[in-house]
Formats: sequence, structure tokens, C-alpha cells
Amino acid sequence: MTAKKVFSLVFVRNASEILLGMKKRGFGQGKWNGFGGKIEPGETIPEGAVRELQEECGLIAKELKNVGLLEFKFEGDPTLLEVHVFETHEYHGSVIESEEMLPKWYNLKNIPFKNMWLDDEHWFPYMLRGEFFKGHFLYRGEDLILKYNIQVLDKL
Ligand SMILES: Cc1cc(-c2ccco2)c2oc(N)nc2c1
Repeated sequence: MTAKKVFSLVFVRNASEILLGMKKRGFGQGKWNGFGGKIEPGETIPEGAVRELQEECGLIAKELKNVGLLEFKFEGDPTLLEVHVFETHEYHGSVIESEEMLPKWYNLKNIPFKNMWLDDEHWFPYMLRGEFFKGHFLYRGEDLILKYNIQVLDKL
């Protein structure tokens, strides 16, 4: 039985910008990413997404749109990482730095892919076009994607 770990990943958007966080410690440290983390027992995936967003950058999502599903495997590790991707355009609160994340707004034309997970450059275009997507990536370490596929779905 393959072990599965379920994560949320939330991107806060406005018309021309996206809020990213520089991960300050732990898994993905040193990379810009959306806000998220492990879904805890007893919470739904959207509940976990709202919780992690507020914990990591202070914003409270008033609505969340599920925009994609990403599955990750690392060569030599049987664990499947299942990452549910969300966008929010409606939120309140003020952006604050947390122990986990240093938030920063980026213009959509200037996303720092060189300092993000390698898969992001492959699936961000689908998200930015408003398409529902499902992607599967096989990594060797953190710096090489051995194979991947991405499909556009009618709905998740
Ligand atoms: C292997 C991997 C994991 C994650 C992740 C997000 C939340 C928890 O793990 C990623 O996020 C992005 N953008 N690429 C990622 C690759």
C-alpha cells in the first residue's frame, strides 16, 4: 500500500500579482511557493488550506477556488505527495511574515521560477490561464524531474 500525504497549496491573486512566500525552514526551504501544508486529521482539505494560509501569512481567505491537483513522487521513496492547489481573490487581513514564510507580491510577468520548485514552470501557465489541471511529477532529489505529465480537466 503506497503511503500518501495530502497537502494544501494556496495562491493569493489580484489582477496583476500573485503572493508568494519564501520558505524559511523545513521542506522546500529556500524556495518561493504558495502557502500550505499538511492536512490535519479531522479537517477537510479546504479547511486545512484556509488554516495554513492564515498561519503562514496572516490572510484569511473568504473564498477558495480549487484549481488543480499535483502528485509528486521522489525516486526511491514510496510516498505519494498529493497537493491540492487553490487560488483566492477574496481575503481579509494584512500580510505578515511568519516563522515559516516571508511573503512577497510578484507581478505575474515576473514570477521567480529560478527560485521555485522545478515543476512550477510547467503548471503555472495552466493555473494562470484559469484551466483546471492535474499534474504528476517524478523527482530525483529536489533538482531533477525524471518525468512528468500534465492534463487539463473539465472539472476536478
Ligand atoms: C515535491 C513538491 C512538493 C510541493 C509541496 C507543496 C506543499 C507541500 O509540498 C511543491 O509545491 C510546489 N509548488 N512544487 C512542489 C513540489
